[in-house]
Amino acid sequence: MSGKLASEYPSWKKLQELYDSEHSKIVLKDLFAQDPDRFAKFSKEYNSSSGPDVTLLVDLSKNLVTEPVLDSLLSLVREAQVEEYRDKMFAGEHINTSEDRSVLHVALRNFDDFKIAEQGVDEVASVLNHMKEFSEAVRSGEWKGYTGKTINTIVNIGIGGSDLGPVMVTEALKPYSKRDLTTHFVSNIDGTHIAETLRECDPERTLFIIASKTFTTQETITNAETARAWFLNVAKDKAHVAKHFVALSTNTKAVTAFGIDESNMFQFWDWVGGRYSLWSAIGLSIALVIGYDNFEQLLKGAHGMDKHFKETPLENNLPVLMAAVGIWYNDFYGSQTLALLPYDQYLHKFADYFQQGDMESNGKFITKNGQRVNYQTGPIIWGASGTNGQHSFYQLVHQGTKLIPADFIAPTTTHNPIEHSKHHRILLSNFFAQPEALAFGKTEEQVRKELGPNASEALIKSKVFEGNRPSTSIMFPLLTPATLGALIALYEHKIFVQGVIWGINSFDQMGVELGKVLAKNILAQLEKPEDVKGHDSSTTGLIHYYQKYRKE
Ligand SMILES: O=P(O)(O)OC[C@H]1O[C@H](O)[C@H](O)[C@@H](O)[C@@H]1O
Repeated sequence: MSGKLASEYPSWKKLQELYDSEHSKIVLKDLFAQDPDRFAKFSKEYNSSSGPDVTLLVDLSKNLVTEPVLDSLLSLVREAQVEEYRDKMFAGEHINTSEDRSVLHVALRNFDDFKIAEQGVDEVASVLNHMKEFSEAVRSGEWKGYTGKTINTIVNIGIGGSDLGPVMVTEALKPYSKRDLTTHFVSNIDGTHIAETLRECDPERTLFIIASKTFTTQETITNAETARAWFLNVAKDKAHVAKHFVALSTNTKAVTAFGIDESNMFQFWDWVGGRYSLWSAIGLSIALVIGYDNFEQLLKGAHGMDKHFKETPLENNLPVLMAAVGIWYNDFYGSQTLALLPYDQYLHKFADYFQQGDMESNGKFITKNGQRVNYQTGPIIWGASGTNGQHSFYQLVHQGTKLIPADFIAPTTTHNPIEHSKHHRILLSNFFAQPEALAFGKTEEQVRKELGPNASEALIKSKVFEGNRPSTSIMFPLLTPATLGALIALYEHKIFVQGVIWGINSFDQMGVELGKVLAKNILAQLEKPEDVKGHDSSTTGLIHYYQKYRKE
């Protein structure tokens, strides 16, 4: 990030020229026909160089890129000084400039490898130790509720980064979970969420984890107060709260004011961004569900990817390559979205998780220098797992009018090999077929031949697949904790690279503030119609409607 707009880099201009002159010639069918080595050239295998063995195959060959395009994209990465900024991040420099903070989720999974000088980094190991002791005590039954019974249910109360990571990971790693420990995640302020959850809980056997970096988030504090009141309604004595409520936060003062003992608080630091916090104390619910050792594997898998990102030349650097390809579509092809399509039921929350990870990081129109960008920044992230999407939105991906780059993700081996992996073979045959269909389509001649001479022209046309729709395929042997860690870190660093190229601050989230402020103001006006002041006629009309028809 050189202080420039991305569009001012020479290679941006070169890319625009390449797009203008070449894009109509970038046809996957032809590129594959011309070059039998295309897969070998454009796919990369990642093998972890430290920690647990992780291997990932990232196949970029079905993307609309040629070697000259990729070269220019990598020049852009160099001109934007991505490597310098990456090193600044790892060194603990305050690259989150608007909040004057370092960005050190990599320090949470470092295990003494990189030397990082920042306050709090030397406390990471002791918090992990606290998480280990606590999770083992709960899992073994040593930790007892106020009536001496063991814990059989945990309820994580948090939202955004204090919810989505733990939800996604505990779902993804279900095969490693303690099946007799029921887990709930309550996030929404809608009272239905906490009410429905509490209906399934026994106050004598439930542990509430109040997860909030700031410990001021309205949803989380309100839900936590409701949970505490529900608990005390039965337990009566406030002293019992200590056995059933723990907090994950950076804000000791607010945690103790809430009534949670400091010894039941798991600390983290302001250099951990909410959407990058599952590796921190925010991961306590993960450690409880899959066990601390598996949680540590998750961290180590991510650390392996950190090393890859930090040490691998750009040409082979997976987060860099994925980021570069994404820039090509987003900024030159004008595509608006990126679909994340894991062919693994356990990853069914993956797209939800990276909706925050990517969109809250890179959904910004102002550069770090305060200039408005004159290009597109972060893509809209969406997706669904397995073949479900095929029966829903793939029609548009195949034959719609929009270009939708997609990442297909799948394990070679399933955790559930029913009937000698019959299901998994069917699943994977779809995983292989969809990118093939997207890339190569079906021509009019093929359709004509298939339908015979009596078919109408309209029917023939409707069955044509233009093809040339790009995708990346990512495969790995099995969704283990370490593999998942590496996969998440891969996307985190992709987001980082794109943010640096666009010149934006990927680590603040100013865009979520305005709505919060307005809601607070409106909350104070909801009682009486005459209090509703200072709004446009639409907002006023809506509030008046509410006031007319509400029951309580
Ligand atoms: O962890 P908390 O401080 O409660 O914050 C929870 C979430 O709320 C905010 O609105 C931010 O946009 C998110 O980045 C954050 O993850």
